[in-house]
Amino acid sequence: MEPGPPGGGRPHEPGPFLSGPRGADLAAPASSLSVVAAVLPAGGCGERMGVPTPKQFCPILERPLISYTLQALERVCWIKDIVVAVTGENIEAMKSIIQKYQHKRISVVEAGMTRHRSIFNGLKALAEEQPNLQLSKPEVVIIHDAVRPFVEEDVLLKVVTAAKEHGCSDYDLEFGTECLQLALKYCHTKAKLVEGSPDLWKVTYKRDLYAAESIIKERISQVICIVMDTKENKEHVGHLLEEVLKSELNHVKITPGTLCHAGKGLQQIILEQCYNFVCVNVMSSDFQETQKLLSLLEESNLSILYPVVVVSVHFFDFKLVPLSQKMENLMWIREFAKEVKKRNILLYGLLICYSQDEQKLQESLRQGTIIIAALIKERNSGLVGQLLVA
Ligand SMILES: Nc1ccn([C@@H]2O[C@H](COP(=O)(O)OP(=O)(O)OP(=O)(O)O)[C@@H](O)[C@H]2O)c(=O)n1
Ligand SMILES: O=P(O)(O)OC[C@@H](O)[C@@H](O)[C@@H](O)CO
Repeated sequence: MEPGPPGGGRPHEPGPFLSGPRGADLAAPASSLSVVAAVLPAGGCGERMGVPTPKQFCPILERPLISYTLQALERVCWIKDIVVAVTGENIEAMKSIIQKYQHKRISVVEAGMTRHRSIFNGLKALAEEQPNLQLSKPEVVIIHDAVRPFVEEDVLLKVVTAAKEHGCSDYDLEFGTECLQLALKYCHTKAKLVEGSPDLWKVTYKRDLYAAESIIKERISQVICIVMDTKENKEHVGHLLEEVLKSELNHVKITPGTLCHAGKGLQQIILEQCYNFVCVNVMSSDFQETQKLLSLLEESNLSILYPVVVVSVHFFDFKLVPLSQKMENLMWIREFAKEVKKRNILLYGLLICYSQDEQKLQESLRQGTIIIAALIKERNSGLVGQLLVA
């Protein structure tokens, strides 16, 4: 059994997973709890999924599924220790995942031949003195499948509170899950079935991986930050774009940001875990503004957990500048894109025709918005570095 590495500069709170009630609301009941730990059985082979890699290690947006589940649990500050049970052959891989994604408060133990044996090994680690570890003896242990990545803090809190408060319910033990049956048969312990949410569903078959990916993509696409250079007289096109984005993208929150001091600081927006940036280069003919943004993003470590989309928008007037000339200047995007892709930043270019004709301009903006929405929703790494024309 090994402790996870201390971890460094990753953003602390993964914004998109904060959809359930938490923070102040949950802090009060949680603080009255004594020590709570979690055991994540992750020692299965995923037979029903039918792929060689055990499903908990299958990538979603290039990150292993188990990392999402760890993220969901570690952001709950009142869970003191998280013990993951993996097969002996996967212990090193598990440690690399913990290190790469900077997970905290995680310990790894060896799994058993069955799910229950894996859970038992995790519980044993929490119950016994471990020479290399400082695991606190918990009063309540949450058992959570490593392949259920979307668990919310409120459900966890309900489970823990019920575990402390309720007596044994015959109904729950009769009609509950196999874990409750075991609790009845062997432990004569208190047990209570707590209603979960539909999101708690388990990744079992291959199609579930696609569903999980879609849910994650949807969650991280909700907030878009528009970064603009605003000093020149053409600035209104940036604002027009913002207006069209707002009207075309339902349920999406637009956060305007600038790289200068005005408005909400971009660093603050990055801290708040926005994973989508539209960088409008109005006054600069090349990528100055986009480059500044990319540097900030690279420094921030924002992209450790999710691919960050940056759409570099350039306005031009077909009548004044031939498209070929404009394209030539902008071909550099390919180089930038290749470089930042290594840091999990997906950079795309978008040319919007800046027409004096208001109707044509509106049409280009609408087309541009559709492209931006598709790039953000899909996060297609095959299209990075491409210049799209609206
Ligand atoms: N010996 C085992 C078997 C399963 N599990 C874990 O228990 C959870 C729920 O089990 P299940 O969905 O059945 O996973 P698998 O056993 O991997 O899947 P399958 O039944 O399709 O082989 C998973 O996180 C799985 O890794 C475990 O820790 N140890
Ligand atoms: O029924 P399945 O084999 O898909 O699920 C296995 C476990 O995840 C499940 O039984 C526990 O969560 C309940 O105790």
